[in-house]
Parts: sequence; structure tokens; C-alpha cells
Amino acid sequence: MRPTDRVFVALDMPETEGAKAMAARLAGLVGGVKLGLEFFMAQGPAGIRAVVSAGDLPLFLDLKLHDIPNTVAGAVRSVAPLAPTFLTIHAGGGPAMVRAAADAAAEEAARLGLARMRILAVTVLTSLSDEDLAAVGQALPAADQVRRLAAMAHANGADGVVCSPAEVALLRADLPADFTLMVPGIRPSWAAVNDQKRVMGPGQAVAAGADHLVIGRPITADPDPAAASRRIAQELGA
Ligand SMILES: O=c1ccn([C@@H]2O[C@H](COP(=O)(O)O)[C@@H](O)[C@H]2O)c(=O)[nH]1
Repeated sequence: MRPTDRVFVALDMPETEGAKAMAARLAGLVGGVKLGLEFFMAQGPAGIRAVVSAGDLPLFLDLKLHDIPNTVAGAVRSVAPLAPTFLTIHAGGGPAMVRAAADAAAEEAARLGLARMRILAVTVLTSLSDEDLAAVGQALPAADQVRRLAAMAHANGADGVVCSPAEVALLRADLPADFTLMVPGIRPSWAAVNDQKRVMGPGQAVAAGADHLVIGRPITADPDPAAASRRIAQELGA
């Protein structure tokens, strides 16, 4: 994999034209686009299609589905025609929900004749610290909770997890090499940390074993997003 292919740029914005322009500008400098709740709530599936075709890049659809198994399976079927490479669900939805999502992804791919989207389970959001977890009644440190959720997600058919860079090395030791580690909370030394709590630089995260990096504001809020992407690519060894 080329170093730039590891990076999914998070296009957290509500407007199609802005997201299309950013995707087109970054084509060749990143491996794919990540579209999430802000964009999907505003523009829906039609907006997603427009952005993907503007950059001709793989799609990571970060909807973080979290509901009862039947509802999540239905949502997975509903987004399958968008042919995302990756789709997120929340691991906290439990074993039956993870299994329902994985089964729905496989069934729908076979029915539509598409490549199967890879289901990624979000473990503990990178914006949460150990203290934040305690405040919502989770006594375990974040790293322990991430390990527990990742093992559960793997056992129930998920293709990988979303975790912070701080847990990558632990999960690499626990889980098979083909279990995808998708890693946000990436902050080059020159970028603001913002609301993220468990962060690391891009080079360090890949050295620890991350497959893909999710990077938003360090690229999209930079006055020159293409130059920021090139700086990150250099740090990854391009
Ligand atoms: O635990 C998580 C899960 C998802 N994200 C998403 O990644 C990007 C990060 O954007 P930055 O601007 O680089 O902070 C964003 O779209 C989140 O929704 C995450 O940060 N942490």
C-alpha cells in the first residue's frame, strides 16, 4: 500500500459543493474520503454519490450505527447501493447487533453483485478520556474497554475496528493481521488538537500498526489542504 493510500480524509461539512471541491483537490494525495453524520444528515445518499464521483476515491461511510439488531441490519441494507468500502457501527450495540450488521453486509453484497462493504466497529471514541468513561459509568480505562470491544467485534463478524492510536499496538498483538485498524485522533505536530483526547502523530500511528488513518481538520482546516496532505504523506514515508 502506498503511504497516501492509508489516509481517509474526513470531509466534515454540510455542503455538497464544498465536499466535492475538497475531494477533487485531494485526489491522488489521500487514499479515500470519509463522509459522516454532518454530511449525510444534510445531503443524504445523493450527496454521497456526488462527492465520491468528484474525487473517484474509495468511500468510508462513517454513520456509527447504533440501534437494535433488526434496525441496524436494515440501515446496512439501505446504504449498500452506495458501495462503501467501509461502514461504521458502534461496538457498544453488542454482539447481536454486530453480527446482524456483518450478515446484512454479506447478504446485500451477494444480492446486488457488489464487493462486500467492510464493517468497522467503533470502540471508544477518540474524544473520550479515562475520566470521561468513568463519568458515563465505565470503570475500565479506555485501553481495556477498547480491547474488550474489539475482541467482541471480531468474534461477531466485524472486519475491523475504529480505535485511537494509543490502542493500536495492543490490538495488533491481540487480533489477526487482516483485522482492519482504522485510526482517527491523528495530529501531526503542527496541527491543533481540538476536541480529540487520545491522539498521536501519523508516522507514529502507522509504526504502531494502524492500517488506515482518518484525518479531518489537520487537512481540511489548513489554508492549503493539498500541502497539508503532502506534509502528512512525507511523514508516512512517501
Ligand atoms: O473515535 C472516533 C471515531 C470517529 N472519528 C471521526 O474521525 C474524524 C476525525 O476528524 P479530525 O478533524 O481529524 O478530528 C471525524 O470525522 C470524527 O467523526 C473520531 O474522530 N473518533
